[in-house]
Amino acid sequence: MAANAISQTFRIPTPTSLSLSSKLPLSPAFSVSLPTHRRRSLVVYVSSSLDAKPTVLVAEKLGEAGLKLLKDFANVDCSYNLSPEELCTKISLCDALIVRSGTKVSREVFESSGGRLKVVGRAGVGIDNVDLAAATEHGCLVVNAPTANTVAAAEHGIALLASMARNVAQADASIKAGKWLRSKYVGVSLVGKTLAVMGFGKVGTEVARRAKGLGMNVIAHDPYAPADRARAIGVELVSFDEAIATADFISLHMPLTPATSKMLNDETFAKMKKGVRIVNVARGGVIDEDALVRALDAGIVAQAALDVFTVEPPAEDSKLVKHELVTATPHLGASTKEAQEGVAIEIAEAVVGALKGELASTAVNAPMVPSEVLTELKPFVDLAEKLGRLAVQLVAGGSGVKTVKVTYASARAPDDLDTRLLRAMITKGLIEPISSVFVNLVNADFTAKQRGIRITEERVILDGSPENPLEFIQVQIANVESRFASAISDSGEITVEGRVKDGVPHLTKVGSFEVDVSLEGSIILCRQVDQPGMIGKVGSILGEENVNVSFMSVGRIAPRKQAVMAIGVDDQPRKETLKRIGDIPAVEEFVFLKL
Ligand SMILES: NC(=O)c1ccc[n+]([C@@H]2O[C@H](COP(=O)([O-])OP(=O)(O)OC[C@H]3O[C@@H](n4cnc5c(N)ncnc54)[C@H](O)[C@@H]3O)[C@@H](O)[C@H]2O)c1
Ligand SMILES: O=C(O)[C@H](O)COP(=O)(O)O
Repeated sequence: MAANAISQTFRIPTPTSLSLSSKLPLSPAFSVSLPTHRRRSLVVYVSSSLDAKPTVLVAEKLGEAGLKLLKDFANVDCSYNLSPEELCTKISLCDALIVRSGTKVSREVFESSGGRLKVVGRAGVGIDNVDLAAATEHGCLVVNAPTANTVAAAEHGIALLASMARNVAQADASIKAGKWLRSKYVGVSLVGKTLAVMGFGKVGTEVARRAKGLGMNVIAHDPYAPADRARAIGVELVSFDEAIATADFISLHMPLTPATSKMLNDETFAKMKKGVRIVNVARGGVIDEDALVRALDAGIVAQAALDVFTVEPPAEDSKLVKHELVTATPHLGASTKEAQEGVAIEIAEAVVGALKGELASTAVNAPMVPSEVLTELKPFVDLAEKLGRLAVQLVAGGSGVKTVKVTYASARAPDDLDTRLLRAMITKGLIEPISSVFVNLVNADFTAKQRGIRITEERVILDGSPENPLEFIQVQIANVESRFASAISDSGEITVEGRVKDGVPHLTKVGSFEVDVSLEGSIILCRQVDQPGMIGKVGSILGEENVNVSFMSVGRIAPRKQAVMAIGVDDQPRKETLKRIGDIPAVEEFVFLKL
């Protein structure tokens, strides 16, 4: 997101005292001190041992192997052919939803879920039936199964190409009607003809390979495909206009997006070679269907073979489907036994993984963070959230958090440190203590933007060993007043800084004061005039009040001058206890911060 750009880098020497375990186990649950109903995982909902099994609603038929994987982990409700209203009613009881292309997962579905729906699994590739913006706004992860039906779709594309060219469907219908029309169904040959593959992704590439095997001359148009991948299989990438003007056959393989919607229309049909033949196993919406009927009637398009339609199923009296020159199938591209078993397993694994709190490798609306990176970053993820929680609690009421600067100090090169997860967790820490929304990797940037919080990231590149991902993280909130004046650094921002020591997050700086307190339990920060006996006084008050102290550290500017004492406590002190600390004559200010 533009608001969250890395702004600058500079180099300072590495302190020698860093120790960090880079191979900590990845805990699935990532709980914060919130009431149970708001306890969330790192990424999505995780059912803890205290919670019931999650519930997965499977709204369209799914292969048995996938269902088994789901049932081993969750309660599975297979309810097919739900009306939009029935889906909205059911969804509030579900943690995950699995669909194919036949179910619209609209904004209303996310709104009706009441925050419980955490994963939508699309058992297939196209996610144009899922309102991704609404999913992201609701913190709901969307995963798909992008690979298992590629070959099936490509084979169906080739089947349509060949059967269209040889009038197989029309001839079959006529022979079944008792006719024997040999001269009517003379076809055209494929060999030596030019095929334009529009969208040179997974399916497009497989179609191209197969078409080359049939002796066709294959060109492709895809603004985002690398030319060397095309060249490697003997395909030339060309412009859109060149592709449609040169081709004898056009096969569509791009996703349906605002940019591809109706990309074949009256204007583009007019630029095509007269007598062109079109195959569509991508999405109906990439063709203006009324314009296609006109182009067929005008003889610009000789034939079309369509597996997909703008509205599915199309109207019974659809002129396009009924057109003599059209071969139609009811969205069968992915419908082979093999593909459906593969898709079911692929989506079940993705959904179960997401429910366990793992980062999905097929996430559509969240960054994909490889598991080894996640393992390495885990203690820093913890630190990031805690620094966010501390920083926001230091803001004086009514100040309004708008500008947050995060500094990551690391010996790693900027492109060797993925900070999206850390930024998301800082955002979670900043927002959750002051609102009722929950924040995760999916909706963190969106939620920050929505609340008008601008988060900028800066990298400090350290000399030294890049073995450890990070040396420290600093979170600063600008243009606010603080409940604890000493938290304002010399440069005028609320500043907290932390490091990971022996795998445990530590607060190492508050304002301009160096401290060292382990970020477990809660923290009392006290500013006092540095003098003998202060630690003892505060310690004995807490002892008398049965508050267990886990850590204590004093940061001071100079002996006998102002100092900040950071005290880690396991239990929340009573108000009276805090008042007794505040009443110690040398204490100038203090604050209690919950982690
Ligand atoms: N009929 C079926 O049952 C069936 C089965 C599988 C896939 N599909 C559909 O096929 C399409 C392709 O699937 P995939 O798995 O190959 O996806 P993919 O993401 O691997 O490939 C899509 C390609 O389209 C390209 N593209 C994007 N915008 C484009 C544009 N404006 N012009 C040209 N190319 C553009 C992308 O760069 C990408 O290379 C999707 O629409 C998918 O939903 C249909
Ligand atoms: O995008 C896809 O994966 C295909 O269109 C398959 O859709 P389906 O799962 O509804 O068959």
